[in-house]
Amino acid sequence: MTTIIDGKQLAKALNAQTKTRVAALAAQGKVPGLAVIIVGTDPASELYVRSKHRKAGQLGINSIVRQLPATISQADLLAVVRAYNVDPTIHGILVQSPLPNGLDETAVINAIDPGKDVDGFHPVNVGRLFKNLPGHYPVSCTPRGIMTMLESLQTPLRGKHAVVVGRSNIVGRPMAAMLLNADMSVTITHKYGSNLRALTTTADVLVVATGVTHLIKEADVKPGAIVIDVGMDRDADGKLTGDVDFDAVFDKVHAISPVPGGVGPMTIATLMRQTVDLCEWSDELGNE
Ligand SMILES: NC(=O)C1=CN([C@@H]2O[C@H](COP(=O)(O)OP(=O)(O)OC[C@H]3O[C@@H](n4cnc5c(N)ncnc54)[C@H](OP(=O)(O)O)[C@@H]3O)[C@@H](O)[C@H]2O)C=CC1
Ligand SMILES: Nc1nc(=O)c2c([nH]1)NC[C@@H]1CN(c3ccc(C(=O)N[C@@H](CCC(=O)O)C(=O)O)cc3)C=[N+]21
Repeated sequence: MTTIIDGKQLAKALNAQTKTRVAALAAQGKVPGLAVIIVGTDPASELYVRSKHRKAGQLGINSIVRQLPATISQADLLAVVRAYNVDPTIHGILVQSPLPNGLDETAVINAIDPGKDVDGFHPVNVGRLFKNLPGHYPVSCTPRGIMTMLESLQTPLRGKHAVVVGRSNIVGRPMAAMLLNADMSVTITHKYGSNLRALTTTADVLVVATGVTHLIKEADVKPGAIVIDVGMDRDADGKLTGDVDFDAVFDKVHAISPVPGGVGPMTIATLMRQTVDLCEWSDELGNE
């Protein structure tokens, strides 16, 4: 029997824990604060930002959405980030990606205080993750949420082989680091990787984050594999689907995450969790 990894259900459970932690902080007079900066009016980005804002409100997190015009200068955008860096009511700062053309996303991320980097995109936090340093620091929410999904299966990961398809800074690279830190052997592949199937069919855990609709078919998976689909794609009818042909691989695998209802809700729940983490850590991280 194949297990469907129900991201919606797992997100609900995680959000309930986060809500309890927010209540405990409230008893100490602390309210976690999240600043979401969105530049321009990309409809998909607006949708994601709205759902983050709604979820934060439900959990008692103080979320501020700062929508800025696509014509904003780099200097003015950096000034907005720096103002949140020194705002004691804000514990997490997120700059929705992608930024409109002409703005330097790397410079904006570098300007975020690493102690408020709720997305875990700052090079200091990326470096900590890749070095597997102990201690408190934020990491990318999508792969962190995926680790929670994998843990829910209670299948030992140590010594198994993971294949990550995609090497973006948001998903593929930090995912590979987290799987490596979980003592897996990890292969990362991408657009230039030849013979994708030869790699993916050796994966005990297969994470696919490419944005290519149904890139992974039945012949691309190892029998009994755990498959995580990060893709947020549109099929020919405009319906939301993933990078994995869910119906085709379903019977062959041990467990698989659906789209929608898989990684997406866990990304948002993990963002909420990490905002509360940063609030709890703010004394030690020097943000108060
Ligand atoms: N559910 C969620 O929470 C999230 C979902 N997403 C979704 O996940 C998908 C990936 O996102 P993201 O990582 O940001 O995307 P990017 O476009 O930044 O990266 C895509 C990666 O896939 C690789 N790739 C593209 N085509 C192929 C191919 N044919 N074979 C193998 N590798 C390929 C690219 O290779 P190369 O580097 O060589 O170009 C690149 O590394 C998208 O659908 C996005 O919408 C993203 C973030 C969060
Ligand atoms: N700085 C930054 N941080 C991000 O975390 C970030 C980003 N930029 N840019 C874009 C990607 C994408 N992303 C998603 C979050 C939730 C869903 C989600 O909730 N998806 C629902 C469905 C939503 C729908 O129906 O359209 C689901 O999969 O069930 C999807 C994608 C975060 N991202």
